[in-house]
Amino acid sequence: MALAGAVRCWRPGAGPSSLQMQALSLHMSKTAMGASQKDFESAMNQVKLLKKDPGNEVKLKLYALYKQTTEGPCNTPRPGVFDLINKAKWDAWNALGNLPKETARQNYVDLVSDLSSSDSSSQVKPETDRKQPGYETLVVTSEDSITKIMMNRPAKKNALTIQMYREIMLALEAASKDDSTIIVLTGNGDYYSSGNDLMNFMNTPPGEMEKEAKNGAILLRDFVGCFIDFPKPLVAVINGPAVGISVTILGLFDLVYASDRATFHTPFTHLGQSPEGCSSYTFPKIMGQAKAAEMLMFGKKLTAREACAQGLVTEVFPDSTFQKEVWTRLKAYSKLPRNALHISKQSIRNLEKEKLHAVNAEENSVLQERWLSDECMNAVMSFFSRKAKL
Ligand SMILES: CCCCC/C=C/CC(=O)SCCNC(=O)CCNC(=O)[C@H](O)C(C)(C)COP(=O)(O)OP(=O)(O)OC[C@H]1O[C@@H](n2cnc3c(N)ncnc32)[C@H](O)[C@@H]1OP(=O)(O)O
Repeated sequence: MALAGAVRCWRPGAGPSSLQMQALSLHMSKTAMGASQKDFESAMNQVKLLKKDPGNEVKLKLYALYKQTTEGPCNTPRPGVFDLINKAKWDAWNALGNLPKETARQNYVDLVSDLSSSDSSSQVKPETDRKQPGYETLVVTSEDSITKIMMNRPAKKNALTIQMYREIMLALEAASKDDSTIIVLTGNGDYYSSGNDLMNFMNTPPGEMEKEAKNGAILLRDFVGCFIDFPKPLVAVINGPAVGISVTILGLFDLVYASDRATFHTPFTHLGQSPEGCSSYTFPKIMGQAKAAEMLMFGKKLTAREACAQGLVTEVFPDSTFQKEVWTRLKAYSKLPRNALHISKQSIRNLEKEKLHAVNAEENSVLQERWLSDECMNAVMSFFSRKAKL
């Protein structure tokens, strides 16, 4: 039945305000009256083919216009207060007043035509077409209310260069203001990320080590600060092994989904360094003192299942179905009421924010010293000379 098509997927929800209905009437009075009965029937069929749910407000408009076209002005009794759905429908129809049937028919046809064109333009485009411009080291895309930030240096295992830290901060800043509900960080290729690019320590001219260490600590403070302050749900989609800072900041995410191929490695002592990303605080809280020490002090590498058992990872998926399962889950979550989700995130985080910033500052001041140590220099040199791989 046409009506069923017009209001398919109908659920109770906010009906249109009287202002919106007035605007609709105004639009309708401006519309030329040329649609035939055949155009109307074809529009009714088109509604059934829409791929994207147009939302309750539009469905109410369609319903009202359909009723006005087929039955004329509303003259049935108003449904009772508890019959929410029928009351909203009645209100929408009644708001059309004495609008002539021909005008209602024309407006129905115009509305369906607008919906059909936006429906076809909203169909899934290849990722390259949806890529946001302005990033060299990331691929940033937005779809289904999810902004995905993908580290894109697969040949170097997504090791984080200075430019990448900066671009991730920019992408997070933009995502905090866009209309997305959920933000995802993931990696391109076989690794999630091999952590800090050890070349970041190699390009310093002699005599400028202290200055560079200070600049590095400031950059790191700001980078980790962005994760502490990020206002929306943040999800890590760990597609493969993760090392160093890409692991430590996971304690600041809301969900961590991992492929069963992923591993989690924080070899700070081996590198003459110390924990960052607030992990000196979040890891003992998440997994207990003993397990945190094993990772952060002794560099124990965890499998995805071990990390899940210790609370660092939310859920592990088989690698063969990882992307499909995770994205299905995230698309469902992205339909949750956006404001409620963001408020919950902020309530949880606000309790800890001050503490996390203090931990971040302390960790960075220790690291700034560590980067100048012989232990750290030797470990970095040794990585590049391939004398000792971790
Ligand atoms: C602003 C400063 C902030 C600082 C914040 C501090 C953070 C702390 C950390 O993150 S500590 C962790 C640092 N990361 C590492 O120590 C990992 C080093 N890499 C490895 O151990 C290995 O590369 C591997 C185990 C990740 C992968 O080994 P595999 O044998 O599979 O692959 P390759 O070693 O051949 O790697 C392919 C190319 O990628 C380069 N590369 C990988 N990771 C890094 C890295 N972290 N830094 C620099 N370069 C990296 C590697 O050199 C190869 O390059 P090539 O093809 O040119 O040889």
